[in-house]
Amino acid sequence: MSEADLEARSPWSAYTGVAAVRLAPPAGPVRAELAVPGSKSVTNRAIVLAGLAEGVSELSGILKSDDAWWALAALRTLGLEVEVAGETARIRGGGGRWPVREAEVYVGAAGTLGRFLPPALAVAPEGRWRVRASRRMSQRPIAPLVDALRALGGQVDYAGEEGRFPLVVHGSGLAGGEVTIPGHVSSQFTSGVLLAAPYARGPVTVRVAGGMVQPAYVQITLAMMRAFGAEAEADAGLSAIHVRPGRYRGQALELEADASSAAYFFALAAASGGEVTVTNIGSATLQPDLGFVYVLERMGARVEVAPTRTTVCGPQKLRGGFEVSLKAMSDQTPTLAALAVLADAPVTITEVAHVRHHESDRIAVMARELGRLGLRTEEREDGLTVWPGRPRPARLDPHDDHRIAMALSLLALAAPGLEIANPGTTSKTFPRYWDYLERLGFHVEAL
Ligand SMILES: O=C(O)C1=C[C@@H](OP(=O)(O)O)[C@@H](O)[C@H](O)C1
Ligand SMILES: C=C(OP(=O)(O)O)C(=O)O
Repeated sequence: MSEADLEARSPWSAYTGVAAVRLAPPAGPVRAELAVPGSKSVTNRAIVLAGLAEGVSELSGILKSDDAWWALAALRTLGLEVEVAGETARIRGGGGRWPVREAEVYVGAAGTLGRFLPPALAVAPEGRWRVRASRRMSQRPIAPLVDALRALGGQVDYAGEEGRFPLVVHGSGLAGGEVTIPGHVSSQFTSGVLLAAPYARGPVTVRVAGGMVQPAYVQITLAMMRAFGAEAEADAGLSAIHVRPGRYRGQALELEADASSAAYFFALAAASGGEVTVTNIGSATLQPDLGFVYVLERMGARVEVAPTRTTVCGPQKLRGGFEVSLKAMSDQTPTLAALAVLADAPVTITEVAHVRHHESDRIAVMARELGRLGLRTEEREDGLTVWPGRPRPARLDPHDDHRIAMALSLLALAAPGLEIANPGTTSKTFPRYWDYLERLGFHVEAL
């Protein structure tokens, strides 16, 4: 079993110290109406924006998970006043400066924070910070972000290995100008530069090279920047994005629920012939993973999407026999790979090469773990094919990747007794995931 990086866990983690969970499915189809926790992407953008803003922001409906904890902890380390009461965070922004001018800041395993914080530090007029990350985050790509900040006049150094965390970021301001950022590895480099861009001395133009994976996340960035008062324009294809100099102002915002977390429950409804309504996410969101319900529709599910509410009703048997690009919603790659096992024909997922750089190499790990269940897969550079089969119960290793753990758990529907090691790994975005499964009628035994 892979070792969990426990340093990246936070006071908002759950199931830490539990070696594995043994899962038994409910006796019948999964039927439920539930609300899911706040969006990781929206929460961590809101926290960084509130930190950069002038005045107080009140963010309600925050996600309380490791990724969000480390974002709030970073602001505290940098000297900002941060109070959390229930699911509301109150943050007094630094207005583009950070009161603590020298510190080590830890970003945990959060790709969002790891890619959004360095630009927010680089735009400050003074300071010097060492930015350190989890073991896995220190293997994930960061060079395109560092290159972009340097091109805009920022001063960022590698404290150790070239192209990896830890970084040393100097607060020396960004001049502004034009920069080209590769989009095929991660959309987060572009989002990170954009979030800080209003604080550059001159206008910033970001051009994206090589096509953008998951472009909806950049649209979320632009929408949230505007909500905090920035002026930003982009063409629909995001080939050129212009940001004017300006200042964010503190906001009172109600944050969205997490579409990626909701997808596991839609998948359970689809695979068990049940019905699940998630009462706090729908077509009003820009999060791409809500679109996963249309993949389920293709597999035979009936789907109803209202602005803030979504229902999925499963068919008797899931339909496979198709190929689908998940480039726009690649966090659902493990989910679909797991569901394919329960379909009536193979499913091929394409255009997700970049998920090899996520919390684990998600293509290789899904192929390996499904293989351990005795299932047939074929791995390609940019995706995989999964054949239907009868999974035999085994203890699976999520490789310290929250989405692999949650996706593999779906297979308990067909393999009672299935065990997922290191269940606390879901704490990155969904600490209470296993409690939700229990509410849906699963028996979850902590081992
Ligand atoms: O900006 C964001 O909030 C995210 C962007 C995506 O990352 P990549 O563009 O790196 O694939 C996505 O996978 C991640 O979960 C959240
Ligand atoms: C890729 C993911 O996270 P991160 O924000 O760390 O990139 C994810 O949540 O699936």
